[in-house]
Amino acid sequence: MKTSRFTPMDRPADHPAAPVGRAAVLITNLGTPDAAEKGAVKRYLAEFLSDRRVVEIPPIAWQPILRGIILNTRPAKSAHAYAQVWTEDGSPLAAITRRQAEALQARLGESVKVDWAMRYGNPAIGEKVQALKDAGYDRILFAPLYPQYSGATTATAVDRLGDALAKMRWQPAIRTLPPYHDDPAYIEALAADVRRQIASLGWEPEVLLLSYHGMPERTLHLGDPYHCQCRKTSRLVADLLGKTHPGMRVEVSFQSRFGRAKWLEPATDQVLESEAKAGVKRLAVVAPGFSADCLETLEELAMQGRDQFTGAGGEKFAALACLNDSEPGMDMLETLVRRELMGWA
Ligand SMILES: C=CC1=C(C)c2cc3[nH]c(cc4nc(cc5[nH]c(cc1n2)c(C)c5CCC(=O)O)C(CCC(=O)O)=C4C)c(C)c3C=C
Ligand SMILES: [Fe+2]
Ligand SMILES: [Fe+2]
Repeated sequence: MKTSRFTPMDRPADHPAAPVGRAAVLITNLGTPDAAEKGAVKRYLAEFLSDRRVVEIPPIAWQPILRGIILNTRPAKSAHAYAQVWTEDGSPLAAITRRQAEALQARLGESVKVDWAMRYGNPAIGEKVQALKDAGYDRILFAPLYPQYSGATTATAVDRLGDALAKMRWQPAIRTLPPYHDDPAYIEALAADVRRQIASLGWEPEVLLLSYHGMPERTLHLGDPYHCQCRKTSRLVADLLGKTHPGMRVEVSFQSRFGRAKWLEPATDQVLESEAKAGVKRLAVVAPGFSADCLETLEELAMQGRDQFTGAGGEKFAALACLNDSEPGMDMLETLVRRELMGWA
């Protein structure tokens, strides 16, 4: 274990059981239902879509729509989609996040504890932060695994951490992992993993589509950096891939539109269709903004995306895997995390 700055002698006499100082890493992702069935999906969506960072409509106007319409219609449809990607280990997002935590723990060794949590659903951020504190970890590196910052991703995860800290008299010290959309470790991991996956396809894509989760366009005008960070990631990845795949055109799109407002464009489904209609026969799609495969990549991109592309005349389609717990993905995560932990060395 890492040697502590605190020794038993430093403990106040009235805190005989006060813990010894140690560092932990808590990786987090969005969250997912506990089961691929209507009730569990409804509970998850109620929490997720009540977050004012996600739906920026005043609750007095939004909650009647959410409770009266969306939570009565969407859970059944979404549960059906989840059932198509569910695994023996449960939801892919949770299973992969757990594997990332285990792989990171193996790489960092005993000196640092690694755990994982979710912003919505289980395991909850508050529970994990409290458990780490109770176990004596007094420095926590909080790492939301979103390469691109947005209010609806990184900020709301940090808000949740703040809620947990607000309940503590004696708080752990905190660092948060900054967004890493242009970090060479991330860009190089993406390029390496895309090259490896393309090499195993047996065919060369004419177009590589980089599909990011969408956001209401209004958030861009309000100053959310998400859109610009997605664009920058894309430019940097395209520059690297251009060196080895000069004939492959790289395009960008935004998926998973929700609600009636205008979302970031172009929309992934429309690009898949228009590329096929314009005569592109071979296309691969990858989702650089997702650190782990999930409903949005496995069902929406890999299944619906294939139908959209081939239905419009495309012939060969591949949805590439996210970085997940692959070697390039874990090399990147280890680099990002070690850099932050250095501040506590
Ligand atoms: C990676 C970044 C994400 C952003 C940005 C984001 C914004 C965002 N999402 C919704 C609504 C839904 N998203 C849903 C699933 C979902 N979203 C992300 C990530 C981002 N969302 C992930 C990783 C997932 C998959 C979760 C899983 O369990 O696998 C869903 C639920 C599924 C469904 O019913 O379609 C909704 C709803 C909004 C409104 C939003 C913008 C602010
Ligand atoms: Fe989402
Ligand atoms: Fe932008």
